[in-house]
Amino acid sequence: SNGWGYADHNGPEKWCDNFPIANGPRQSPIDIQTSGASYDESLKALKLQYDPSTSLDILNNGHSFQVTFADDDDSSTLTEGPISGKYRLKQFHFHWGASDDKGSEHTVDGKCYPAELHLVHWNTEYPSFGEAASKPDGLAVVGVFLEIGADNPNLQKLLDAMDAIKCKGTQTSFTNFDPTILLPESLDYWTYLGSLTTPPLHESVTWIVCKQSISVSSDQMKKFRSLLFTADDEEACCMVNNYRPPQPLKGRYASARPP
Ligand SMILES: CCN[C@H]1CN(CCOC)S(=O)(=O)c2sc(S(N)(=O)=O)cc21
Ligand SMILES: [Zn+2]
Repeated sequence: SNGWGYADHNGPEKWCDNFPIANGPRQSPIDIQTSGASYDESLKALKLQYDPSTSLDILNNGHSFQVTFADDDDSSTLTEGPISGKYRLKQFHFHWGASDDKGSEHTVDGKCYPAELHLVHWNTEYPSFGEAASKPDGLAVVGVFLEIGADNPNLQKLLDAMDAIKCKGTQTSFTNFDPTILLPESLDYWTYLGSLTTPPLHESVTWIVCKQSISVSSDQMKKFRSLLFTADDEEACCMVNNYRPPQPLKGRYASARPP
């Protein structure tokens, strides 16, 4: 069928056919080898300032579900951390597995998590998100691992909205949501230069992966897996395993702020 996905016929091993950058020098995700990570004195603490009034809607785009934000001013921004300048929040989305033993994109010393949250920001040095998305310093994505534990009440609004976006191409209003509640208490992070983890796989992302995870219960993960990759007029296919596996480091390593 047309278009990329996560099945055998159109999944990560096939993306290079239409997106040759898939075999490029700074592809994501990667396995973060904590022993190889280096301390970088120049790294600052992350500064995330989000305004809940910028959240607009929640969408099933056939690859994941995402919450999209108004980005016509500097209301919701990422500054400091490993980046220079100011980046605006555009959207956040998740990747997850068919079972609790897989689902994250980044891994830590080979450990997978059941899911991974990505908060996507674009460099206001460029006139628009679309312009920034393909520039080497165009995007900054904050990644947060989800770990199986207690029910996470901060996910509840997202889970409740899923009934309205079951099929590809459906969306519903999702206002007054503050993504800050999805962040772990510590914003210590690893950082490295990488790419989008889905086509078009632009090598435009400064990755900022939080060391601390947030919790999600097994029951809550089942709700993620009730979404569909498919539209309502297609044969239903559960939205699971929408993750790209770790890519070759090609001489890269992650950095972290000294303790
Ligand atoms: C399903 C399509 N996903 C991508 C859509 N966009 C890129 C193209 O836009 C012009 S994007 O910048 O919103 C991102 S960030 C992102 S990840 N997993 O690396 O955080 C994937 C995508
Ligand atoms: Zn992602």
